[in-house]
Formats: sequence, C-alpha cells, structure tokens
Amino acid sequence: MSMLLEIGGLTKRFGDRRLFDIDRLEIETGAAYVLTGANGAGKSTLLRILCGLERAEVRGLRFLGEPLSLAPYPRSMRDAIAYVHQHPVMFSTSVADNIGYGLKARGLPRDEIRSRVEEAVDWAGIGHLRDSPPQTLSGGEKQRVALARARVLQPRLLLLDEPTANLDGQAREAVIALIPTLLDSGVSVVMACHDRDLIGLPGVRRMKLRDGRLTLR
Ligand SMILES: Nc1ncnc2c1ncn2[C@@H]1O[C@H](COP(=O)(O)OP(=O)(O)OP(=O)(O)O)[C@@H](O)[C@H]1O
Repeated sequence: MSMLLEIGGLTKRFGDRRLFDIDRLEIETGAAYVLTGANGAGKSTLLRILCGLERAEVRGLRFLGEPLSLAPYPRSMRDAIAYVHQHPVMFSTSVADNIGYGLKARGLPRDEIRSRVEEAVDWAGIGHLRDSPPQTLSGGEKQRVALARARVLQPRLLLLDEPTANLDGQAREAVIALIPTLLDSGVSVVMACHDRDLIGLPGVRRMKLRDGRLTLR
C-alpha cells in the first residue's frame, strides 16, 4: 500500500508545556486508524494540526510523496483533508445546503452539486431531513450530516474527532454503521475515540497517544 502522509518529528507545545513529541506518524492510502489516549493526551490537537487548524513544529513531512512544510499549511493538504468536529457547526439554512456548501465554494456546477449532495444524503440515511433546518436535528443526525458534508468533498484523508461522543442507543449505532462504508470507499480515516465498538471495527489499526508519545499497535 502507498503512503498518503508521512511525518517525521512532530512536536506540539502550548507555551512552555510540551504536549507531545511524535517521532514518526505514517498514514497509508485507504487505511483506517483509531487514535486513542486518555482525556487531555492530545488526540483532538493532533487531528487539528493535520487539518491545519493548529500550528506545530515538524521536522519533515510528505503528502502524496511530495515534501511539504506545515507553515503555511499547504493547499494540496487543505483540498484533500476533511475534519469532522465532535460538535459540528452548521449554517441555519437546510441540511442539503450545508452538505453542498463546500462543493459550491469549489465552484462545481449546480447539477453536479445536486447529484453529489443526493448521493451523500442517501449514504448517510438522512433523505427525510434534506430540507430541515440543522438547528432542529438531534446530535446523532447532526453527526451524520457532518459526515456526509465531509464525504461529499471526496477527501483523501478524513479526520473524525470522537464521532460517537455524547451519542447513545440508535443514534450511536447509526453513526458506527456508516464507518465501514466509509472505509470501503478507499479514503484514509483517522478517528480519535474512546468508543470500544469503533476501536474494535475490523481492519482498523490502533494508534495511541500516551505521555506525549505515539505508538502504533
Ligand atoms: N489552545 C490551547 N491552549 C493551551 N492548551 C491547550 C489548547 N488546546 C488544548 N490544550 C490542552 O492540550 C491538552 C490536550 O487537549 P486535546 O483536546 O487535544 O486532548 P484530547 O486527547 O483530545 O482529550 P479528550 O479525550 O478529553 O477530548 C489538554 O490539556 C488541553 O487543555
């Protein structure tokens, strides 16, 4: 399998405090990883660094084989990496508008946007919510909209920050059920989580942040 992202020497500091010092981080094309670690270990911070929301010191980085630096955050990574927050923020228009927003920003033709949004809405099982204002949705429905909004961009790497946090029962199961279908699409996925059912999904590799170090298991 080819390597999507390779980072050698990734250090994050907040002021004088060094949060982590990662010797090596490698993400293969089409592979899925769970990122575990105690509360405060730095899981969200690491995902935020990878998608350009947070700065960090990096010794060497390759994305799709190309040597890059993180400052400024490279355009090729911005176009190819999608991040899903555990409490997704949405515009108060409609679910369909929220899902299509990124495609519109990229200047795709209206028909193409419509068909990609329809496909994403079907994938996430939220067709009945297509015209609903997002503020009326439950936490689980919002998370599925957020996953559809990220997937519709056809990213190479999807970063999911605790996709099932604060969900239980059917809402949690509906989100978990979407993950294997994401993995089948060939995208690389990194999920920060504490959820045993996500951690135990078949074919998912485990990364753990502990005491400022990253280990692969
Ligand atoms: N902007 C910031 N300034 C200072 N410290 C920060 C900042 N952002 C995060 N931290 C600290 O960095 C540490 C790691 O936070 P982070 O949210 O990445 O942990 P986490 O592993 O995702 O935790 P959890 O499992 O609770 O979500 C925490 O101690 C947090 O307080």
